[in-house]
Amino acid sequence: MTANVDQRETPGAAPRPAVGRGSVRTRGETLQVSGLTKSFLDARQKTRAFAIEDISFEVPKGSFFSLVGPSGCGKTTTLRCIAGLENADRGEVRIGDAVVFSTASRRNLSPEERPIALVPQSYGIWPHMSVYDVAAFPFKHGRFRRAHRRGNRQATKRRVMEMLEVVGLDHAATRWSTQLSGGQQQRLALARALLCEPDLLLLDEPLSNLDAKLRSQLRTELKSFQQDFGVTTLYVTHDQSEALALSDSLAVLNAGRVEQVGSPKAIYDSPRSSFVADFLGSANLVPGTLVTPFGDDDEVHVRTAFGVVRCMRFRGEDSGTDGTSAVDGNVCIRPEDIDVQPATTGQPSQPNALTGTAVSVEFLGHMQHMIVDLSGTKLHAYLPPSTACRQGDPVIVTVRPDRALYLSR
Ligand SMILES: Nc1ncnc2c1ncn2[C@@H]1O[C@H](COP(=O)(O)OP(=O)(O)OP(=O)(O)O)[C@@H](O)[C@H]1O
Repeated sequence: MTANVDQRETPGAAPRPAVGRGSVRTRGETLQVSGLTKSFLDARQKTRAFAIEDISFEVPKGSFFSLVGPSGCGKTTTLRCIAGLENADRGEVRIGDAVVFSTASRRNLSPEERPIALVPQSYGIWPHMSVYDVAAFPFKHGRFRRAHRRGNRQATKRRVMEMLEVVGLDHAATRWSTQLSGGQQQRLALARALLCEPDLLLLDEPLSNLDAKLRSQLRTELKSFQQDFGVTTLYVTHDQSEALALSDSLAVLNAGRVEQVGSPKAIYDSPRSSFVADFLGSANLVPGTLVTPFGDDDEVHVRTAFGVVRCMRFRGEDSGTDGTSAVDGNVCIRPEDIDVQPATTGQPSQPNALTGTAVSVEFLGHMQHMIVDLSGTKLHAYLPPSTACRQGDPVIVTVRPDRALYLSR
């Protein structure tokens, strides 16, 4: 895909022109999705299966929101229902003050009538057109068609060329679109979408066809375009690091349902369930049984295979409810929240200090990745490069009670 990578795609290349709005204006409106449900007929079993069920979330005006989750959890179906490419069975979609879909009021605007631009996974770049013609497509075939026909060709040309300059493709305007590299095609698709001046930009895994290096560079560019144009953006990805890096807020989907909504930091620090903890970032999930609540209400005692651990119950920013009240759950410990020191004489006295063995030590330059064995349970720890433990050493492992979380399985 990226054989023709040009200078602009090389980290450290000559600076690009400053991104500017030019004459393109996007308003950016709030998106509200309520109770969206969609089932498909399983032809073989002759039954209907839910692709998404009761999906609700809000994307504030001008913000970047991601739908993230494993393959088949319903991300694309949600996006297509919002775009009007699928008819939901139930629910409502509102963009700003406009209801574009509602089963209650029997309203269902066609995709063309919705103030939306969609960049699909394949970019939707047509091979028989020049780069300029692809970017100018909304003016010839979209909502701006009449203005274009009224003799506004000079203004149209100026806007298209300004946008191509913003995405670094003005020099390639006369080339065939197929002569562009993968990264350039992605930028062209984005330019065409922004020229629609949408209230809502929908992006369906737009970086997934690119190699890792280019993906990371383009995600930074994508975020800066989004901020510069102030367009409300809904981004679909199965890549948790992309969702964490780009989003103002995100929804984690699991089997067609919203598992948790919040800012990347809030969800990372306080996952509601073991699924969310495991999907976003790395987590040690240690099976345990609730013993008794300890001290203040938020702290509990959990019996695990390596002893009793003091940890917190889940307290989300969006509700005061516990992640679980079940007796059997998991203790979630992020690898960076574990401290490992060489074992010294005597038993450690701090809470959650346990003796174990370093079974694997990898030096990664900026950190050490260590696996420690605690009575048969293996925990992953990310430690400062200076940590002085070698493979086979006896160690003391410490986890602060406020950095361990008791979650549903
Ligand atoms: N047209 C369809 N007919 C039947 N089932 C469908 C159809 N579209 C989606 N599904 C089913 O709905 C569920 C959700 O699919 P969807 O494509 O929304 O998931 P996704 O999270 O976007 O997955 P991926 O990351 O793999 O693209 C899946 O079980 C899928 O098989």
